[in-house]
Amino acid sequence: MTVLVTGGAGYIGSHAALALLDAGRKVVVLDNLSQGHRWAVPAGAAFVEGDCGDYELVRKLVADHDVTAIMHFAGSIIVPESVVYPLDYYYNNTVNSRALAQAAVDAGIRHFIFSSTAGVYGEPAKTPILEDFPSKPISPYGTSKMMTEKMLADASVAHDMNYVALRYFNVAGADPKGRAGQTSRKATHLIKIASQAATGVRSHLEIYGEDYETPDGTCIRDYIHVSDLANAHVLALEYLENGGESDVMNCGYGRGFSVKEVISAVKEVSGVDFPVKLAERRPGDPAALIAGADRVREKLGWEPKHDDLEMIVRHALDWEESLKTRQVVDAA
Ligand SMILES: NC(=O)c1ccc[n+]([C@@H]2O[C@H](COP(=O)([O-])OP(=O)(O)OC[C@H]3O[C@@H](n4cnc5c(N)ncnc54)[C@H](O)[C@@H]3O)[C@@H](O)[C@H]2O)c1
Ligand SMILES: O=c1ccn([C@@H]2O[C@H](COP(=O)(O)OP(=O)(O)O[C@H]3O[C@H](CO)[C@H](O)[C@H](O)[C@H]3O)[C@@H](O)[C@H]2O)c(=O)[nH]1
Repeated sequence: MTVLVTGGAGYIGSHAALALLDAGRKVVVLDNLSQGHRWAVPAGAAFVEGDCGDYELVRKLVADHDVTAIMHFAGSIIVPESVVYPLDYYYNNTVNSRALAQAAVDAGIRHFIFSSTAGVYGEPAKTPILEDFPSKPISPYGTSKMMTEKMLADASVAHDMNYVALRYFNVAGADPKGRAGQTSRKATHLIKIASQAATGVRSHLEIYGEDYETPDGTCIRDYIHVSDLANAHVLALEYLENGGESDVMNCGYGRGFSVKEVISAVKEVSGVDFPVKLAERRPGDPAALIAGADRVREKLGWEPKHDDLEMIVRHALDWEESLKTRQVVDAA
């Protein structure tokens, strides 16, 4: 009765592995370490270095570790990079997920939880965004995730495997106990970058456009604490094990903050007035993305504990400081 966590050496997967271990589950992490770090895998989890698209490897580790469910975090995650290298993204996110799903079905795995994204909605006509809004991604990244969602939907009808695709909004923060955090070698996320600016890892931060149709002109996003998100995965697993029907669920808090509000919070919490420059809009950034987040609460009984921007920022800053002692250099 072990949970296979692909991508468990990365940011969100390492938090999910911790949440599973905290809930008394056995965990085996499969990660090719293309982005993740071996040290980020929680001590209580088994680790296999390899590719989630390696069918034979997955079959072997499922048998060796008595795996009964899969949480699939492994993937490539940078939206602008996916525009430049679309085929790489379709390979890593879609082709490898197909191989993993095939191995899961062939091995008789009954439950599958997939890391999807608000990026599947593209530029929605309105917010909050509900799960039944059309999937119209505007980047290869979003399309690569949407295709995997569709594969899982079809496979779950044909085979004895139920699934939940969790569509994350903007994931941020770090484990409150300091056991895990974001250590991307190619950080692009706002709170991570602002935390790096506040701790001196970066010289400054750029705001990508302040001429959006929002109250202060900067983009609004629904920032969700990574530990609340990890907990949603544990609840999704229980839901599937109890016979819950396959579904997609938004993961956010249902409220948003602008880029300027986030920067103010990071300056306030850190006490550092780091330099901020105005830059051009980043292509493909919708003005506002806020989750309609009732379904995950109603169906999973999810009750977030960290719905507080200052707390999210505090945990992100604490993690950034701790990385200095680990001597992990990952600034651009
Ligand atoms: N971070 C976000 O804000 C966000 C938002 C929406 C969705 N997601 C999704 O959540 C998942 C995890 O994202 P993250 O932020 O933790 O990213 P991350 O880069 O920190 O973690 C991804 C992990 O997957 C591993 N990996 C990549 N390709 C692999 C492969 N083929 N086989 C085995 N391991 C592989 C990497 O080494 C890394 O450890 C991704 O699928 C991402 O698309 C993330
Ligand atoms: O240095 C920076 C970094 C970001 N931003 C702005 O901050 C906002 C948030 O940007 P992030 O890069 O932190 O996050 P995104 O909203 O672009 O994307 C994230 O959230 C999406 C859903 O909302 C998807 O899940 C996607 O996978 C995930 O990367 C955007 O307006 C962006 O332009 C800046 O102004 N400066």
